[in-house]
Amino acid sequence: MNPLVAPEAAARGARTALSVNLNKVALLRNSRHLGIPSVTRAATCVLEAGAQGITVHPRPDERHIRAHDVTDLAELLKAWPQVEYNIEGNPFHNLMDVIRAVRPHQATFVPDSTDQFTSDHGWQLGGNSPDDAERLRPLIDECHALGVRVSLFMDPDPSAMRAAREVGADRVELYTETYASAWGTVRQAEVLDGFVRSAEAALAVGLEINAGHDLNRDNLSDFLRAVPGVLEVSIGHALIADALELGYAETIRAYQRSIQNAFAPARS
Ligand SMILES: CC(=O)[C@@H](O)[C@H](O)COP(=O)(O)O
Ligand SMILES: NCC(=O)COP(=O)(O)O
Repeated sequence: MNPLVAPEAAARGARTALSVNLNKVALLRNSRHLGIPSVTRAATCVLEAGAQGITVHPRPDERHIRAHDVTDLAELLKAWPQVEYNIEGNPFHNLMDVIRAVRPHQATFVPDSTDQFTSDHGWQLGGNSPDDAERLRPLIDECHALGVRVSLFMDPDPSAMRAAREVGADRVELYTETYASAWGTVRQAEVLDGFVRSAEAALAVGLEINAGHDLNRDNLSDFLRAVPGVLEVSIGHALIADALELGYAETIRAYQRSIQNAFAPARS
């Protein structure tokens, strides 16, 4: 039973929580100095609509989420005790200071470089970079001491799951870009099978499972139907793009009303 999934939804078979990544709302906001669209208002809207979590990935260059967004959201979420706050980033760069200050429910460690365009790979804990495991271990311990669950962003490689568990992670977030780009092609079944086997390997060593990156409303159902045990998906780019498109008609009606109001007879 996933505690983030409401009993009514669970009764209908839902097992996976939706955490909305608000990076792209901040990206648009940052292109002017007007404070719109508001990240906290976006959070309120998605939570009122039924999302079970909020995700942000504050990058060191603050191209989208800024330090004040992280604390503003933490303040807002005090009024939503059942909602999970997930903060993603590289613990060797800026993430740990954020985690110490905010103590979210979940920290997702992502091995991005400081100027990364977007996340494009998971942790390599053995092989070429054994020291990442040694450097991660005390930071994971520190998160646990702060009461913060740790999820490691991982490629869908079944053989890597044991190392993620041994370094102390509670969860893995399976990096789904390869699935998203294979979805609807002849490669879909083969790529999806790698995720199924990775999830099985993760469950077998006692890890819980999240998933994210380039998931969308077309590719999501096939993924969740096939991959066992996914407790949470974090979705940003496609979801915010959909929110824009699904909102155009209502918005145009509102603007047309404003134009009509300008030419309406004045009230006496
Ligand atoms: C780990 C991951 O996949 C997301 O956090 C994603 O990278 C969001 O970051 P951007 O919104 O900067 O692309
Ligand atoms: N962890 C993945 C995430 O938060 C959102 O990724 P995307 O949907 O913006 O690709």
